[in-house]
Amino acid sequence: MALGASPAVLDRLWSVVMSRRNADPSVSHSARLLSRGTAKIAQKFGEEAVECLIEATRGEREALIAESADVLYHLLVMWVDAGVRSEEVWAELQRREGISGIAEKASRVRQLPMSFGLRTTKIP
Ligand SMILES: N=c1c2ncn([C@@H]3O[C@H](COP(=O)(O)OP(=O)(O)OP(=O)(O)O)[C@@H](O)[C@H]3O)c2ncn1[C@@H]1O[C@H](COP(=O)(O)O)[C@@H](O)[C@H]1O
Repeated sequence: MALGASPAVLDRLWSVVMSRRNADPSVSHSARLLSRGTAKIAQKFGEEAVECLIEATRGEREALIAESADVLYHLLVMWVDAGVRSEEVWAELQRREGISGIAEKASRVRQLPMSFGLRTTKIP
């Protein structure tokens, strides 16, 4: 692993992918992917996510690291396609800091359709 590597690489990568929006698809993989549209971008993200979970379940640590990088790259392409800035996701993660996932889930409620009399109830 490169010494000094930090998550700041994600912001740099997001900026690079942003800069590729109007680049030549024959020289930039990001430009090629972005030119193929949202459905293809989402499909590629899904494929990479599945490859990642396969390596996780196989216990292949090095392959999991490589596949995780693929997932993050394709996630960033999906954000750029959707007009989402990386800092907006960091802000959402920061907002959740210190909120227990268990407590958040317990407080979650779901609105049922009209046929259920508009009751607000928690789905188990
Ligand atoms: N991190 C990545 C990265 N990870 C994976 N990939 C590419 O993603 C592609 C995945 O290959 P696949 O065969 O699965 O996908 P595909 O070629 O679309 O094939 P199909 O599914 O359509 O058949 C490969 O070409 C990988 O090289 C990446 N391409 C680029 N980056 C980063 O993005 C930056 C900008 O890249 P360009 O946009 O190519 O300049 C680079 O400097 C890197 O930092």
